[in-house]
This record gives sequence, C-alpha cells and structure tokens, in this order.
Amino acid sequence: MNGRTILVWFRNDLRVHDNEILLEAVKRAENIVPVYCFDPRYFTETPYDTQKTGAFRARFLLESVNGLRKSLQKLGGDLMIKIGAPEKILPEICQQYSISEVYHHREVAAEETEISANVEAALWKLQINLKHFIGHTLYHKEDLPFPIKDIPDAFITFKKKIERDSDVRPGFATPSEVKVPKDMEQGELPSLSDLGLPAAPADERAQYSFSGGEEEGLRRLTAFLNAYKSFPVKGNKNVNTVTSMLSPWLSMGCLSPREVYWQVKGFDREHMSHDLAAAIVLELQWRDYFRFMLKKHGSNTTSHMHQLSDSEKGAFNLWKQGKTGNAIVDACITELNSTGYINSKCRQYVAMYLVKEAGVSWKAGAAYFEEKLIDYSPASNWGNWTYIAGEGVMSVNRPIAMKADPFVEEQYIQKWIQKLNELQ
Ligand SMILES: Cc1cc2nc3c(=O)[nH]c(=O)nc-3n(C[C@H](O)[C@H](O)[C@H](O)COP(=O)(O)OP(=O)(O)OC[C@H]3O[C@@H](n4cnc5c(N)ncnc54)[C@H](O)[C@@H]3O)c2cc1C
Repeated sequence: MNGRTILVWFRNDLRVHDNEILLEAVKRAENIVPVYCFDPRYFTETPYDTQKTGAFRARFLLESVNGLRKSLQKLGGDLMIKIGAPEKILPEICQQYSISEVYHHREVAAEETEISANVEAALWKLQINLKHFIGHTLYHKEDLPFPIKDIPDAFITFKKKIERDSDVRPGFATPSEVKVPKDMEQGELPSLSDLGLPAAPADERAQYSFSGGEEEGLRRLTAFLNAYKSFPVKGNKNVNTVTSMLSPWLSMGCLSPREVYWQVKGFDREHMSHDLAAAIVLELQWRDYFRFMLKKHGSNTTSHMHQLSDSEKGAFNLWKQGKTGNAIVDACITELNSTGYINSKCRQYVAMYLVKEAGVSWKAGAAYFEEKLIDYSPASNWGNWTYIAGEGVMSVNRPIAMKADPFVEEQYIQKWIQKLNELQ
C-alpha cells in the first residue's frame, strides 16, 4: 500500500452510506483518520438573544455523532471526537498522524464556508490540501443544465428543467472496511452539559420520538415506506399530505437525499405507483432549490443583522413563549419548545403570524428556529422564512398549505395548550 493517511472531516454528513469523502479516502489511503469537531461557536448566543443550538438539536447531534462512531466501528474503524475550532484542531491532527490530505463536503451558508476557508488557509501553511467534494443535494451541481449563476429564480422553471435535462446519480457504495491508525486517539463524546446545555427530556405528547444517527434514519425510512404498503397511495388524494418526517436525519446528513430518492422510487416501482415518489421528490427538489439559491445569491439577504425595535422585542418574546393569545400559534410554539419539531403547516402558521401579524422581522424568527428545530439547516430555514416574509431574492411562488380542518386544529390546541392552561 501507499502508506498515505487521509483525514476525513465529517460535518453535516454523519453517515457511512452514500458518502463520497469516506469511500474515496478509503480507496486512496492506507489509513484514514475520521474526525468530528464540536465547534464552540455553534453553542453561543445570536444577536437576537437566542442560542445557535438548543438542547433538542444538540441531543440529536450527539446521538448522530455517536451513531457515526458505531457505524465506523462496525467497519473496523473509529471516529475521533474533538471539541474546538476545526482550523486549530485539524492542522494539529494532521501533524500528529502525518496526514497527506483532508477531505470534506462543501457547505453553502456563510458561517460554514468561512470555517472551511479558515481550515484551508491553516492547512495550506502545512502544505496540505483540503479537497472539496459535493454531497448534500439530490442533484449534483455539475449535472444541472445551467451554471449556478443562471439557475432560474422561479422554482417551477428550475423543477421543469432539472427533470427534463438532469438525472439523479446512483449513491456511493458503503466501504467494506475502514482502517485507522492503530494508535488513533478516540476522544470522548461530550454531554449536553459539557456543551453548556440543559437536559432535553422527551415529551409524552410528541407525535414522534426522534433519535439521531444513521441507523435510526434508515429505520425511519423503512418504517415510512412500510406504512404505505398497507395504505395505497395511487390516486389517493391524501398523498398530498404525505409527510416522511425524515428532515432531521437529512439535515445532519445521517441520511443521504439520494438514498431516500432511490428507495422511494424502488417502492413505487414495486407497488406500481408513482405518487409517493412524486410527493417526496418534489420536496427534495425544494430542498435542493433553496440550497442552490443560497449559493447563487450568497448570504447577503440573510446575514445582515436587523436591530429589533422595542415593540418588536416585546412581540417576539410573547411569540417565543407561546403567549400571543392566538391559540393555534401558541399551541405550535408550545410543541416546538417541548419537542424541537413542528410540521410544515405549523411552521407556516407561526412564521406568518410573527411577520404579518406581530410585525417582527423574519430574521428573529429564523434565529429562533435555528435554536429550536432539530432539523435546522441554513438554506431551508432562510429560504422558507424569506418566502413567507415575501422578501429577498429567494421569494418564490410556493403554494402555502395553510388550510386547516377545524376539528383537527381544535384537538391539536387541546393537546398542547388547553390542558396546560387548565392545570395552571
Ligand atoms: C419557516 C420555515 C422554516 C423551515 N426551516 C426548515 C429547516 O431549517 N430545515 C428543514 O429541513 N426544513 C425546514 N422547513 C421546511 C419543512 O417544514 C420541513 O422540511 C418539513 O416539515 C419536514 O417534514 P418531512 O420530513 O415530513 O418532509 P416531507 O414532506 O416528507 O419531505 C421530504 C424532505 O424534503 C425536504 N423538505 C420538505 N419540505 C421542504 C421545504 N419547504 N423546504 C426545504 N426542504 C423541504 C425535507 O428534507 C424533508 O424531510 C421550514 C419551513 C418553514 C415554513
């Protein structure tokens, strides 16, 4: 063998399936050093007095990193876990293990790209190359029928063109073996309190209990597909309300969008239908679209701080506590605060209320979602918020699914706030 050691820097790609950086490193090096860094900058406060990462997402992240470690251990390897800034830590590891190259997946949002630029500069001083791969989207950037700068701003045009002229690539194989240096330091998984966060207990009212990690994500995908075996989707108008609840695993990269795509396509082939795949693929295309739009237009619209006025601060505080007096908004926020998750319709309700009724900048709402949502991802969060606010280059004609069934809504309100109010 060539005696090379490659460092694989995991970020939001916490899986061994369909992971090009891992497979390529295993092919090209004798040993690899897989590393995950808990970067303290992600555990600080934002200018909107919110946390960058709240306890629910942090718990999901800890489970996902632990899951990755287990997946690598099953292949004979391991994961090195560190706490600190990657631009400081990665060069140290490179020197310690005589690393020849570092592989990572390119990110798109400002903070993430700034960190990788810093890592690249620090490695450059050691004459070590940071090799960039593309691996977060369903459609590979290079397969798009247009350069990023010419991507249509209207989603429908984007969708039509990619469906006509691009294909989704097959996923990458999982390596059969992962070899790490014999003396590789493991590092301990931190606890929530090490990250300065309180416990994140499960709420018995939650519609689903999310646990992080690749195995859990794949299990959820299988369970979702199995549920549709006994619920024929062909011609069923309820297919419009299909919701896989896969977003937390997709956001942290425990699941690859291609894996979801090929499994859903396979399901539809087997069950002679195309409806389930159409419903899920549409949403995965929205996910891609928001990411490509962020790449095209940069973070300018999203990154400028908005100074909240006193009245905005007051309204924002009531909204965050679920005390606006609007029952459905308060119920949704209570669910969000208690579980770290609300469905798409609830997100639309609370976002519309904050921006249109309470007159608060969408940026404060987006910052709160960043703290609370276990599936937070910058492009999807900011893309959806700017759409709702009707602001910025990413405002698009997405039909909002706001129609509610009054009975279902009443039950939901009962579940999340009525009982609480009665108790109080
Ligand atoms: C204000 C606001 C903020 C949001 N912030 C986020 C966020 O930070 N992270 C996030 O993943 N989603 C975000 N969404 C989008 C959406 O609400 C969630 O992706 C969705 O609720 C996930 O449910 P699901 O997994 O059942 O989706 P499904 O309907 O089963 O769709 C499959 C996958 O497609 C993606 N997807 C679905 N809807 C959207 C959408 N509107 N935009 C982008 N991707 C989508 C998700 O990865 C999802 O898991 C936000 C929506 C709103 C209105």
